[in-house]
Amino acid sequence: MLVQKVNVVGFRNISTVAIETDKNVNVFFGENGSGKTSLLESLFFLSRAKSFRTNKRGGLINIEGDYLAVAVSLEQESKLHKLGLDLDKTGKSRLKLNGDILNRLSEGSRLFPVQLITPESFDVFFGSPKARRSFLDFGLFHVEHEYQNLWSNFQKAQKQINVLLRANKGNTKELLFWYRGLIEAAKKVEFYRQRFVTELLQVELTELVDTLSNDSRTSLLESLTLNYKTKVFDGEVESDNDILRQIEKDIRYKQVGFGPSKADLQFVQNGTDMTSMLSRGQSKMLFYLLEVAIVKLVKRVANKNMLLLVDDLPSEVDEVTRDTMLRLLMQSGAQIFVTGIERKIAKEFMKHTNSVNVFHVEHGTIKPENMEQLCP
Ligand SMILES: Nc1ncnc2c1ncn2[C@@H]1O[C@H](COP(=O)(O)OP(=O)(O)OP(=O)(O)O)[C@@H](O)[C@H]1O
Repeated sequence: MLVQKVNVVGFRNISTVAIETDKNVNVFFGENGSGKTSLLESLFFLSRAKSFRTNKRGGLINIEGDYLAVAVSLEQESKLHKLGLDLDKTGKSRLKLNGDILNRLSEGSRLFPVQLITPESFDVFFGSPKARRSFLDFGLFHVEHEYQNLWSNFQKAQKQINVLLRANKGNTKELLFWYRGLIEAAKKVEFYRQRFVTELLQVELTELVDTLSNDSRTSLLESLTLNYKTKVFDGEVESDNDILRQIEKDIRYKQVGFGPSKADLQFVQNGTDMTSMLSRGQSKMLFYLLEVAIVKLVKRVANKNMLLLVDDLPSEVDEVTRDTMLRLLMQSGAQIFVTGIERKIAKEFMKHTNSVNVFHVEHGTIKPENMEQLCP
């Protein structure tokens, strides 16, 4: 089990919520604007210290209140914890674990890994590579202890250089020094990402695809290969000339032109990038497969439980595809919080498990439903 209790105060239209949750599936249903997404957003905020809907954190605080607070009682690595995060109108935020204040807001994520699926998630295949890189980095952050440090070393070096390039400052000797550090840092990040894709994610994904029934809807996903494509530094690190050539190029474009920030995750079948061939339904299925693969491998490699937030199960997919998606969610082993307009989605999950809690969301309040209400 991951989350046992959830308490939310003053988050968007939610004034006060205190609920006990099921270890498997928790269904939150209610009409448009009732507060379903806000509940999921509050849990995402606790895990990542940011929202998935806005960069303006102040807008998360209830319009009539001065602060918000989100807390969960959760089990992770066989221990019980109480994790909470608050935010006040001045922008001050505190993350607390078992009563102690933690220095870094990102520490919540390590103990409370949360992944999110929304109707917009599927754009990850069609939008900029940044979202695909973040997807990889989320997995790496949880399975490779040293990755976060390597990644922030790389980012620091790149930021420093980009400032110099943009301002057209920095003499050659200074830039050479920074570039040497950057190339080393980039190599390490690339090594971890490459290994994560080929040795972990690919294996998990292939296993999942093999469990799908052989049918025309999923044939495009058969023999799917993940390809981590990156722009490596093209030369010898030992050679000043090679680095200087790169610097000259980067000065023209005013930014570092190689390394992990230029990388992408590609989906290849028979040597061809298949993303442009995916139908909407197929892209939804592929996204579910990737999410479930990440959940499974974080459990297998790091022995961590994850919470999957599913905002609106995909509509506009046929019955078989929707059922396959539900099956995949159950197969993930994650705890699931799912929203929908009607209570009938609870029944869809009950075909796969008896372990379902149902909550009615109305004007920012959340009340558990009992069996009689669910099956009159
Ligand atoms: N800071 C805030 N203070 C008070 N209410 C807010 C705040 N921010 C948003 N709201 C309101 O909260 C309500 C809940 O929105 P939310 O997106 O959670 O609804 P939902 O149940 O997911 O709806 P839908 O089914 O349409 O996606 C909306 O009516 C919105 O206008």
